[in-house]
Amino acid sequence: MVPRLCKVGLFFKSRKRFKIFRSVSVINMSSRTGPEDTKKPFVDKYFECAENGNKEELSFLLKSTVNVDQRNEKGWTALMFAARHGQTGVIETLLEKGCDTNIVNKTGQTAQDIALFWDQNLAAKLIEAHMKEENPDQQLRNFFSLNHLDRASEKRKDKDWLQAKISDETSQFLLLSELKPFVLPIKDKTSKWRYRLCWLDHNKISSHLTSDTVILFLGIDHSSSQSLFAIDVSGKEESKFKDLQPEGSFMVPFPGSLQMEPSDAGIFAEARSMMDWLERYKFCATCGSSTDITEGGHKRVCRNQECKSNKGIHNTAYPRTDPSVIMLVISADGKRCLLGRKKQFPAKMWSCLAGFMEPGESIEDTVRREVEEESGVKVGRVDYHSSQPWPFPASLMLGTIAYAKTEDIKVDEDEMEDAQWFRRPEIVQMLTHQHPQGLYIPPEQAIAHQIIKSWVRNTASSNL
Ligand SMILES: NC(=O)C1=CN([C@@H]2O[C@H](COP(=O)(O)OP(=O)(O)OC[C@H]3O[C@@H](n4cnc5c(N)ncnc54)[C@H](OP(=O)(O)O)[C@@H]3O)[C@@H](O)[C@H]2O)C=CC1
Ligand SMILES: [Mg+2]
Ligand SMILES: [Mg+2]
Ligand SMILES: [Mg+2]
Ligand SMILES: [Zn+2]
Repeated sequence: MVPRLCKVGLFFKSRKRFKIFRSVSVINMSSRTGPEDTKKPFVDKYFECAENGNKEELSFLLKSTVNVDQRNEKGWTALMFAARHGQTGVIETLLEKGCDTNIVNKTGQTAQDIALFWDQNLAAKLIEAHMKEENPDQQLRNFFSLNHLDRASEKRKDKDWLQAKISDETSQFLLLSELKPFVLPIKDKTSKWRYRLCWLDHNKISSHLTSDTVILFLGIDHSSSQSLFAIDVSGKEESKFKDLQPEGSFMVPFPGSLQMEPSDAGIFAEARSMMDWLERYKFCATCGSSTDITEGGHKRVCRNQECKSNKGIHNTAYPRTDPSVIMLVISADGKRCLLGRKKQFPAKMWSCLAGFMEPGESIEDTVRREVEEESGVKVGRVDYHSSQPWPFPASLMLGTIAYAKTEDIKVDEDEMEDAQWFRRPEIVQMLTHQHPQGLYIPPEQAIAHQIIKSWVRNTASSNL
């Protein structure tokens, strides 16, 4: 029997969750269909239909050949053409087909920006209403942060409740081997995601459970009333688990997890960071004694009754989260932004500067310190943007936009290969993979991409 969660995940629950993510997603996920040139006449026709309001033919093309988010050489999508020309019927059709409203063209405008620019107010309102429906809080939700589970932090303290849930036949288990999640391929070719988590029920995994298997309670999925767990199967022969699900495989998490369906990636972020902590922090950091795992894996308790860690807030045995800042530094004239290359980056990739917070620092001060350390540039005002759990191993990225007070760059050669100011048109080329030297920024799943895209979008009509 296919585990219930797998089925439901694809067709119902994850559809809703997938849509939430789409409201923050951007550009450049290439379609997985045939070669571009053979499709060109159809694509041209598709854009023409969007412009002229030919809903019927557009729907037909979408069914047969064309990807809804197909872009032309200027980065325009069908939604943008329809927005430009106020074709509300086409806009409705495209929105129904799940088009991405947040794609930016090569001048950094979304379809909504285009509608407003050309006074297509009805079109702009339609797109805005759709975006609000998908994301009512109007909050940017970064990849790895779409974990919808109820962590039930009160319930997980109850050992009997937990034990009952572990043996419950509806509960679902995710296998992790050396922190690699057991995943299934997504076969739907129209999906931009390639993997989803493979959930197995208790009957299937019970023979793999021993008294020392680490079982981590992930939370309750209220849409299916199932409790979800992760179990550590490290050290066991990975191929044995193929018997449980022949299409399953253990996926190397980076960069594989960036191709995971976003709500599953959120659950994976919790599972990976927690399992890594449980594996690496076996002994009490205060007195060195052994510890016991409690609260479904969310706490360790020192076995030494006298240990200070057992006394209130001195507890050193809670899971670790390392806050890190990540910032797009804008020049004093507002025309350029500062990007850097760490030595480990792939060739031609540039990103925001980033760094770990130190104890006793505010977010703003960490931004100022790290920017000055890495680039020599002094920063004044710092504005918060959004956050992102980054489970490699347990960072919490705090995204900001920072405003420079100085320009001269002096690169920290220990950490960085280079840091440079870039003008907006070049950033747009890097964002849309059109840079003449092939320079590019991290993919949309990284908060760095989202911060850079926000600046490009917010400066779209400022002629920089
Ligand atoms: N999601 C995104 O878009 C991006 C995420 N990141 C993430 O941001 C985080 C921080 O960026 P990074 O530039 O590496 O940080 P830093 O600029 O602070 O420098 C990295 C150095 O800090 C030291 N370090 C490691 N862990 C900690 C810690 N917990 N507290 C304090 N210092 C530490 C290490 O030194 P030593 O080796 O000497 O121990 C490491 O080499 C990383 O986890 C990185 O993966 C970065 C860019 C983009
Ligand atoms: Mg750094
Ligand atoms: Mg640094
Ligand atoms: Mg640092
Ligand atoms: Zn102790």
